[in-house]
Amino acid sequence: MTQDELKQAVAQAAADYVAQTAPAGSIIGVGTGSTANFFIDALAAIKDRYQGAVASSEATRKRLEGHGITVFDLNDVSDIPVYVDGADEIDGGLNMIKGGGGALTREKIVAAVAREFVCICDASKLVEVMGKFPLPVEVIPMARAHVARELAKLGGTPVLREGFVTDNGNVILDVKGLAITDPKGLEAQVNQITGVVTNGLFAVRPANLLLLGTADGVKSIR
Ligand SMILES: O=C(CO)[C@H](O)[C@H](O)COP(=O)(O)O
Repeated sequence: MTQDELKQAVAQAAADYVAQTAPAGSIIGVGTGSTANFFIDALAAIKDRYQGAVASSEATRKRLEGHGITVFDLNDVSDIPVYVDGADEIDGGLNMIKGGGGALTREKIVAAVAREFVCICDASKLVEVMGKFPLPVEVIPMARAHVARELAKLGGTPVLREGFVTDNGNVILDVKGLAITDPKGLEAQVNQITGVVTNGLFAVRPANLLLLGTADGVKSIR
């Protein structure tokens, strides 16, 4: 199976899971990225059961609307039974690095509201210790140099994502070389740096369920 076929398989499994568990008329949280895009396409087939969706990025909002799915402002929504999104890395405790697509802050906000986070990945994303994938950190532009110095003190090598501006008008520093042995501690530590909006570690709020696309089929890991 190709990587895209694995992504498509987990996206369909997630749509089946949503159909089984999310109450009719509810609002679904939707992530960002190529795997989430396959999920949006699968969600379109069952869209009439739901009121609509909350999007974690402008790209996701456009794709949902392209399928005729109503997109709600998160401020008008108090209950999201399930949020479905991909990840750049995920460990056995279902902690994740996200933000390869630069949507980490909105993803974290929608995930915070959702009752359940379902992560959909191909098998290449499951790792023992996270950190091979550089940790994305969203930063207020005027704080870029200060935050970069502080991240270097933590042992990382921050690299500005050139030519990229987030949906919130900020920049991203991708931090290489961090040994992420304490994901929850590092998530809190990086978020303490003045000028950081948030970082791509999802350990304070890890996934509840991983649907992992493997050559032997989709595996469910809780
Ligand atoms: O966090 C993300 C976007 O900000 C994505 O979920 C992550 O980058 C995985 O993307 P893909 O499914 O394309 O591999």
